Amino acid sequence: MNIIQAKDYKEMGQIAAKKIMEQVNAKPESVLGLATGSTPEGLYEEIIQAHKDDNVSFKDVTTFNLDEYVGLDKDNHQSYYYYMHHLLFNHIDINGGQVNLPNGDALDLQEECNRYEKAIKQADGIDIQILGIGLNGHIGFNEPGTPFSMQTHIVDLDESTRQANARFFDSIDDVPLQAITMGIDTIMQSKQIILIVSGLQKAEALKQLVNGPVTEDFPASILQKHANVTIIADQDALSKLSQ
Ligand SMILES: O=P(O)(O)OC[C@H]1O[C@](O)(CO)[C@@H](O)[C@@H]1O
Repeated sequence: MNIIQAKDYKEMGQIAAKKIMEQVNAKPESVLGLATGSTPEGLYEEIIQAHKDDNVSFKDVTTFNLDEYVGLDKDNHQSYYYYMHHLLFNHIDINGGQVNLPNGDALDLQEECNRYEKAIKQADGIDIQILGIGLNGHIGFNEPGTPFSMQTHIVDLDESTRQANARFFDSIDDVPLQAITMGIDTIMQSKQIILIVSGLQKAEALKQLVNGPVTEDFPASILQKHANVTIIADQDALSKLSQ
């Protein structure tokens, strides 16, 4: 794994954005895998800035998001659909028809998982997948214990994940119990993966990802087996890794 040290959260976003721009400039019809949560917010600000300042165009880009809560409709401000449009898509020239998120409000959720997995394959796979990491080692919403062989599926969220994400909701009771997520197998088929990590509270998880055993008990550890992973982390997040 290639590890790039950023001095802080802002620089982490800048370095990641530069890699996305290089990809889109080299291949305008790139397929990007995108993540939500607090970590990529700075990256999305940098992308919007580059779109405005450097005229980087996303009109031929296709995107697939990692996950979506079950039961939240698109207008719900806590849905990842809303997050992505609010923080990125509404500010760049991407074609709305080429933006993909799982529909957590679908009547048949299993059918929706199958449809989503198929859509990724039909797009010829993901060129660069952006990932964050949960404190318990989850990537997407693949919680500890998820078989590495899983493709897009419905997941029961860990209580610790619901608590960690409760900050975005009025109360913990409003945090959905389930989500749809790309599986580990889906993520591992991405041609390139960029994992962004920031802050002291993620230092232990990053250490386990890099130095720990590859185990389904810590889903992110599978990244050790991917041929093209770049970790962009700030000094705080890297503080528990040996040189
Ligand atoms: O960036 P955050 O908010 O710490 O979240 C970490 C991870 O958790 C998730 O938000 C899911 O809980 C992922 O999408 C994200 O990568």
